[in-house]
Amino acid sequence: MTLDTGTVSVKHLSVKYRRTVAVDDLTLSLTSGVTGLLGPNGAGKTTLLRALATARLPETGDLRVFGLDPRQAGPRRAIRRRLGFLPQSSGFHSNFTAFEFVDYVAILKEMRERKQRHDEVRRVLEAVGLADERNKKMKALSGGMRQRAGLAAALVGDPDLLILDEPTVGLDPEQRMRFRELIADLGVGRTVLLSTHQTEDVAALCRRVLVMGKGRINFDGAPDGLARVAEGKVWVSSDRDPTAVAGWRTGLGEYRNIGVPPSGARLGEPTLEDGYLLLHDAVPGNEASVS
Ligand SMILES: Nc1ncnc2c1ncn2[C@@H]1O[C@H](COP(=O)(O)OP(=O)(O)OP(=O)(O)O)[C@@H](O)[C@H]1O
Repeated sequence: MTLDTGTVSVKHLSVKYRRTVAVDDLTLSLTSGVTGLLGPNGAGKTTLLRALATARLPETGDLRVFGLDPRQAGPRRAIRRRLGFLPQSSGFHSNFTAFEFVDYVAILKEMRERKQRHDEVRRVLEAVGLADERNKKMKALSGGMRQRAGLAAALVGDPDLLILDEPTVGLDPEQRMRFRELIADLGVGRTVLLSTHQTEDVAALCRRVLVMGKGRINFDGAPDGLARVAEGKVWVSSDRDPTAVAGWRTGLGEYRNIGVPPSGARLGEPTLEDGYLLLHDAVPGNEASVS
């Protein structure tokens, strides 16, 4: 089934931890393809992802996944069968082998028939390139391999919706590249929501990017639209410019500044990261950037 319209629909969703409002009156819909979710620490990304993954039920507002309401037990089970979730830190039994770990998740997904389940476990381990490591204990795997085992677990049952919370954190560039390839393939015909601090991952993978801050969505659009937020606000100088919101010396020995450029400044090409940084640094005159 192709899910091009509204795999996830969120209306006025709020999630609180005592007095902390982690998700604040958020409205959003997700369709197929890879959507990136950026935001500073504490913005509410993990809380939103956990709500979408039905790990935390919404208290205020409405959430529909595949048109179903996760607050009801029957529909919640139906959602979970078609959902893959890679949490920020997947709790796993370190004495489990990679195979046992993924098999355990398959059991939780109610795949009861053993032979069929084991075939599925082998399929997903192969998909993430862990077939040869399947009998190694989780504690003996490298961080990158463990992340891949987590992704394999999320892929059990070929879910229509994949929710990935910082899947590339701690990976070396080569591993990140492999993860990117995998996620790009997974985004074809599926809805993938990818939370990350890596703006390069978003630029490489996503056709849509959401930027979250203080429980709200501050930007929702194409990655190049986020880069355009910094249009005319990046400049190059030979010395550090004290008026810049941020500025750093590049490998070429020049300073790259972002903020409000002085008149006559030599403007530079903005990147998605520049747009993201400006969105959060409340540069005067930057209000137009908020969608
Ligand atoms: N279990 C919890 N109990 C109380 N407060 C929490 C809990 N989990 C998160 N919070 C608070 O909710 C807010 C949002 O946190 P959340 O983990 O969703 O942000 P995040 O964007 O995922 O951050 P990070 O990028 O650091 O992972 C923060 O203020 C955080 O302190």
